[in-house]
Amino acid sequence: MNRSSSRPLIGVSACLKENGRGGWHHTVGDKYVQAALRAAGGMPVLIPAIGPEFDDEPGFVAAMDRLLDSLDGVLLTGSPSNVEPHHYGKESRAGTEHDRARDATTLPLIRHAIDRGVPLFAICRGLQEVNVALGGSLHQHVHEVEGRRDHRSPKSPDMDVNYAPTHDIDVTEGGLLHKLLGERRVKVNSLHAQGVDVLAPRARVEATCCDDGQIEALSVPDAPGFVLALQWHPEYKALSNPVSMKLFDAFSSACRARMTARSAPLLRAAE
Ligand SMILES: N[C@@H](CCC(=O)NCCCC(=O)O)C(=O)O
Repeated sequence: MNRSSSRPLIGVSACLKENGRGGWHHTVGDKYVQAALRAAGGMPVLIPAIGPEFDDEPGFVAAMDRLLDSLDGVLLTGSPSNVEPHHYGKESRAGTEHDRARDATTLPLIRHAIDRGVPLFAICRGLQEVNVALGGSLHQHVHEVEGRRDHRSPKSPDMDVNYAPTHDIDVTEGGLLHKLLGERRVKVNSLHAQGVDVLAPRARVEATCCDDGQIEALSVPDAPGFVLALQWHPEYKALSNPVSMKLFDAFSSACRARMTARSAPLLRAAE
């Protein structure tokens, strides 16, 4: 993969988390930053969870569009928190972890990024956000759904255990993921309690879990730019995982193409 000296700017979605002492932090797992930096060859730019700060919708939309016009790609991260179910007409159980600020940021960001052709690579919670943002819904407890396996990870202190390949996926023949991977069967890790229930109308299934048919990847065929959403975690030790690197290389190429297109007018003006 050619990694020219210039790095595309890749927005990385942050969560808003309470720090246990009454303070709040905008947080991103380092493995996502490292993946944007090393696997995608970009320059990560954290996108804070600021949606609720913008009372007026037009103000937020204008600010968000300025942000998207300055980015070459967006990486939607995973999180232990869950999309608030009122976004898809449901209610959640008491004690379910949510992140209202992240939802208020990523759900409109996804719609605008897709419509503006900004390359979008979504991971775990990120896939769930794409499906909800485009009108789909989620199972909130996949392991309680008839015929579904438990997709949650062991709660080991060893990250290699929690992110170990867990189940095979059946890659949709002829789809984007099949084109990128060149294979129909891959084993992936699994760290999620929630998952796609009703698929968003614009989305296409790119892979399902071989054990139970749970959707594991989706794309948006009518999007003008690259859009790929995965339920598993390709960012975990991505550099040593050939499957992950095929996906990050594709995302990187899409970001690099946008970077070139964005800089072309400036280069012409400088001639
Ligand atoms: N909370 C949702 C999404 C799960 C998810 O993103 N897991 C990853 C958490 C840790 C990490 O960022 O790797 C669900 O449970 O389905």
